[in-house]
Amino acid sequence: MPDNKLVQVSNLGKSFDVNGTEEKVLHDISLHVDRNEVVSVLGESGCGKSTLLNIIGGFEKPTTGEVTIDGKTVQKPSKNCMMLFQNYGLLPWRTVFKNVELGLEGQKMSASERNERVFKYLELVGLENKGQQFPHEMSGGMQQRVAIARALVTEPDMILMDEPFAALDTFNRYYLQDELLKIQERSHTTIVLVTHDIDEAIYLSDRIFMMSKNPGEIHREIKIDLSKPRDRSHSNFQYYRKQILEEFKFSGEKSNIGFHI
Ligand SMILES: Nc1ncnc2c1ncn2[C@@H]1O[C@H](COP(=O)(O)OP(=O)(O)OP(=O)(O)O)[C@@H](O)[C@H]1O
Repeated sequence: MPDNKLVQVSNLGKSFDVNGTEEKVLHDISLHVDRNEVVSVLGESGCGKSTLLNIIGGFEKPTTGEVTIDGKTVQKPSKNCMMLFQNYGLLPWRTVFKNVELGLEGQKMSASERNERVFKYLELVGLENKGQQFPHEMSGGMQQRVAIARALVTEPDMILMDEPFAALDTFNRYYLQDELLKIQERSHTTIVLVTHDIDEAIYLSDRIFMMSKNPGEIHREIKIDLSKPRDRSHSNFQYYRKQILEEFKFSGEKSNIGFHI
């Protein structure tokens, strides 16, 4: 049987030196991600989600353990694994079209191929008529769609997303979540998403890794056995929501500490 595994995280640990004291942020994290999967890392603010994502993406080095993608140890960022940040810095002096095109820099393709590719992904995120605008002329949701188009334009195997929709209002967030699922279905891009939004994790993910804090550890993995697109109001959806809330031992007051529930 072919190995479907794309990412393997093995016994990963990360400590930072804070004013001469070693602070352990991640402890003994092991997980894998299959090709074509959407997985979420869910945990409260400060548990180490971004650090884990940065290590998978090659932006940070682990203190112990390792990450492999396609069997190769991750040493540095790669075009095949794009990172999408919450407030992805679009270049303000470049038009939307030129910002998306930036993802293709260094790739050998003709001007017409390049234009076609950029247009395809602008269309995919619903911005085909906005190519000549500048980022500051757009809403936050639209800017994030530009960033998504820029991440997708290289057609990478995997996208890492660090709370990509956190800054958006509910309408834009739901819209982009649906768009993301459609794009993923078409492109088969593997997605690793970091979020503190429980509904977002259930809506998008095939599996959820739940992280606890101090130090950050994966304390449970939940497989979401629901077909997509999912119905947020269905009792099956609520079943997973309840499980997760119980797992994080949420009481009424604790729910104010950094989770969207
Ligand atoms: N470069 C660094 N140097 C020192 N400490 C760091 C560094 N990067 C992260 N940390 C610390 O590691 C811990 C985890 O941070 P991280 O950003 O990974 O958490 P997070 O779960 O993504 O949080 P949030 O949801 O708020 O973004 C925090 O206590 C943070 O202060």
